[in-house]
This record gives sequence, structure tokens and C-alpha cells, in this order.
Amino acid sequence: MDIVYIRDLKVDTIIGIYDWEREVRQTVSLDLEMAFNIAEAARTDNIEHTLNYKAVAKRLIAFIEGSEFLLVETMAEKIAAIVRDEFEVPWLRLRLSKPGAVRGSRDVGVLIERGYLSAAGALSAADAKPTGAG
Ligand SMILES: Nc1nc2c(c(=O)[nH]1)N=C([C@H](O)[C@@H](O)CO)CN2
Repeated sequence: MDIVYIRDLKVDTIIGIYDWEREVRQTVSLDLEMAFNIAEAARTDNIEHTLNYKAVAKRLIAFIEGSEFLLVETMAEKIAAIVRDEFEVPWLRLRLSKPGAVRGSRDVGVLIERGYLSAAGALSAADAKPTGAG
């Protein structure tokens, strides 16, 4: 399985359950690993044949800057849905962190994995979508 990744993408946003957190923008940090078969891009040396990490980052920055979630859980699920649906990523792992949110810790947050992989690695997004129960 190949991975295209973005590490420590910092974005300022409104997030949190406390009154003060509804008024002050805080920084969240994303570590994102996206399954994607890089063979064709490596063969052709063509950006059109790969998952453009800059395009993903720009989309997520715009989304997060405009959001006002209470929980990191909600933000993480929305980010995962954007990446899977808009960029045809069949599987991803996302760590969403709030640096400094809890005194004594470096950061807190959630780590989620979403999507499906075949035994051979990354499927196409169309192949990866389940069609029914089971
Ligand atoms: N599991 C979670 N726990 C907490 C969250 C959260 O989003 N998910 N949020 C907070 C507060 O907003 C906190 O980040 C402020 O320090 C507390 N626990």
C-alpha cells in the first residue's frame, strides 16, 4: 500500500465546548495519511496521475477556517468525508490534535481510520464504496 501524507498542517479555527472557546480561534493540527497507488505517477512523472497533497491541504484549510465545531470528533469525521468523497481516497488515517488544550500535555485529540483496503492495497474510491450489507 502506498501513502500520500500531510504532516502537522496547522489551521486556526473556532473549536471547543467552553464559552471562551467560542470567541477565540485556536490552532488545530492535522496528520493525514491517504492510501493512494503512486505507481502511475511514478511511471509518468505527471501530477495529474497522483493525489495532489497541496490541493488536499488547500481544501482542508478553507473548510477548517470556516468551521465552528464543538468537538474534535465532529471535525475529524467531516474532514474524513471530504477527503474520501472529493479526492477519491479509499482509506485514510487522520490524527486531529489541539496543541496545548490540556495543561501538562503536548496535545490532545482523536485518531481515526476510515475506508477500505483490498489485500493488494489501495482500491479506487469507486471500488471501495460498499454496495450493501455484509
Ligand atoms: N473527546 C473530547 N474531549 C474533549 C473535547 C473534545 O472535542 N473531544 N473538547 C474539550 C474542550 O473543548 C477542550 O479542548 C478545552 O480544553 C474537552 N474534552
